[in-house]
Amino acid sequence: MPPALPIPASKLCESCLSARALISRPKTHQKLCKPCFLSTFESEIHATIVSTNLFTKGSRIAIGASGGKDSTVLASVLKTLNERYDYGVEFVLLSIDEGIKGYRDDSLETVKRNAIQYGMELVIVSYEELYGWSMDSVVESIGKKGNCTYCGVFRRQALDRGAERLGIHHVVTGHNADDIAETVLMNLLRGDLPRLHRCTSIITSSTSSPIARSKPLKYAYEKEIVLYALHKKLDYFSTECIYSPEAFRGSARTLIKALEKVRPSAILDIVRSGEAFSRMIPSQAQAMSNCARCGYLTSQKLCKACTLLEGLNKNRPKTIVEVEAGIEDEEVSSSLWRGIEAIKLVEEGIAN
Ligand SMILES: Nc1ncnc2c1ncn2[C@@H]1O[C@H](COP(=O)(O)OP(=O)(O)OP(=O)(O)O)[C@@H](O)[C@H]1O
Repeated sequence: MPPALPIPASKLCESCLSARALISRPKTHQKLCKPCFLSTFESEIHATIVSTNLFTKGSRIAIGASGGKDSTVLASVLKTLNERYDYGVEFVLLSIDEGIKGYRDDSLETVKRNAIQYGMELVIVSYEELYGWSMDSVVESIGKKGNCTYCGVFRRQALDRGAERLGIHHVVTGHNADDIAETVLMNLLRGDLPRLHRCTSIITSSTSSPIARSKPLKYAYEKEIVLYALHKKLDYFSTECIYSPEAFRGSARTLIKALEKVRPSAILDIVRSGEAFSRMIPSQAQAMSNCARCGYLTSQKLCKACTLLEGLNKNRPKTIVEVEAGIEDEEVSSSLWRGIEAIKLVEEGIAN
């Protein structure tokens, strides 16, 4: 066999300087070989975890697992880092079955396989069992408009209830830098400072929930998450939710994507700006009590889920306007549909 030709300097991985670069990092445009990309991606998430003291040795933590790319990458990376750096944490997969036929039932099959692949316990909690309503029946009753609000409120509480059932006080989710940049922009446009504060925090443990939430992928770009999933050949589900139009988030996303084209750091810049604004916002403590109907923590007589359920059960769905004025719960519902687009973009990039 003839000796391999030397790799031209311009094609070398900019990290190891020995292998051929295959990936241009969307975050920095740095050219990397596959092993250097994977280890850089993992190291950055490890740095986020360590610098924010996210995990305590000996704790059990639930991973909000939807079967989508973000939470699948999260589970895979956390397993790798837990073993590599001896975090001493036990991770459990917690899935919420919203009751959406042809979508969530299929993605839950992916999560069941992930549980075996990663050797993690899996617990599934359904809207049907908690609230007596599946999202299919909610949409049948109220139509598609505003359904994300119901789903977001129900999911937040379902994740808390699932974690409580497991005796767990910390849930991690796969929200990424793109999700957070969009939410920052939306909250700035709404002038909603408390939400701006919450969406930029890596961990939110508030009086409104007994369970802490955190986002270890907070600084990871969605395109890099897709690249990581593809190069690691992870088993994930990639179909968008059949009920999520999310027009406002879609517009924020289009704007951010346009900015990212001319300035790759734009996503991270928006997240950092949100953090800087957030530091200037005085924290507001709200008086909390237990929901008169279900006992969940709330600042009102009834919690949001029970208020929505009251409307549904009385066939008076418009009570949603009194509750949230059309604002979806961005902590839990970002952009399932967006993911598909990102996957296509990256796959096209790889094919080309
Ligand atoms: N049905 C669910 N069960 C458990 N966790 C969920 C569920 N849906 C969403 N989550 C959690 O919330 C995060 C953000 O959800 P979102 O709806 O924005 O989906 P996404 O950005 O497409 O993420 P993913 O790719 O993980 O589905 C997910 O990464 C996951 O951790």
